[in-house]
Amino acid sequence: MSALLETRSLSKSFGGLNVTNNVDLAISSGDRVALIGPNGAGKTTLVNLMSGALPVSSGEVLIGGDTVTHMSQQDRAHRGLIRTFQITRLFESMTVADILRVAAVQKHKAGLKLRWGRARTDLVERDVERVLADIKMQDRRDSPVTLLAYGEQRLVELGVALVMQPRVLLLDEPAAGVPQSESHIIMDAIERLPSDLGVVFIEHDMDLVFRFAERIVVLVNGGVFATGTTDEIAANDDVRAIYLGEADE
Ligand SMILES: Nc1ncnc2c1ncn2[C@@H]1O[C@H](COP(=O)(O)OP(=O)(O)OP(=O)(O)O)[C@@H](O)[C@H]1O
Repeated sequence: MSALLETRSLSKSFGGLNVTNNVDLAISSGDRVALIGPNGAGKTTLVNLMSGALPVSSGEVLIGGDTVTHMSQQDRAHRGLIRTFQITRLFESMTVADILRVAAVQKHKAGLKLRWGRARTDLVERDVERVLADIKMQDRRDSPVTLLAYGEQRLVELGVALVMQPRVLLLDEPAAGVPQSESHIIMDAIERLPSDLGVVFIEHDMDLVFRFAERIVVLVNGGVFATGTTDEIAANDDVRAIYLGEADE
């Protein structure tokens, strides 16, 4: 069976700087993969190349075995590859339910044109309710996002991604900036994600990596330096020297 998401010899350079070097990755249904590496290793760039936010210099990106290397982010999203985005200022005065509603209207754009009245509303509201339950924010549905704790705001971002019913979810530091006292809000929600979803997340916090990941990919200088289970990576002296050693400084 084809991997849900695959990269083949993926490379990216900015001018003379090689930021992604021949990266081969395969993400399958149910995978929980942490992308780690020192600052500037190319983690965000790799996620941007996979999601289509950046054009590749060479190599391929495939979703479900189909090449999507030159497809837009939107087209990749329709194929089930979703990454989270920070909620922009534009949305700040909106309520949690409104934000999810906007995402659901986007998702059903084509379908909504064919429906009227109640059927149209139902389609959107079903998604809103499903996601409010997924992120356990039913009691916050009418809260303006600005009034939420930062951890909850990041949870709404996850909710927006879940509206799309992704098959692969790319999370760039889902708990970044979230006070430690609130980080469980995010991690609990991530642990409740559908078991068949493939999840790739960039994370600097090793406690979160080892709690949540089943597989770790270590990037150094844009290339895959090591890949393995959490136990294998924890026991890898080269990784410790290059990455974990540095993180301990
Ligand atoms: N648009 C760009 N133009 C030029 N160089 C860039 C651009 N985006 C990223 N880089 C460079 O590419 C390298 C990798 O950056 P990237 O943000 O992907 O790393 P990262 O592993 O996500 O880092 P961090 O952990 O600090 O977020 C860095 O040296 C960065 O300066």
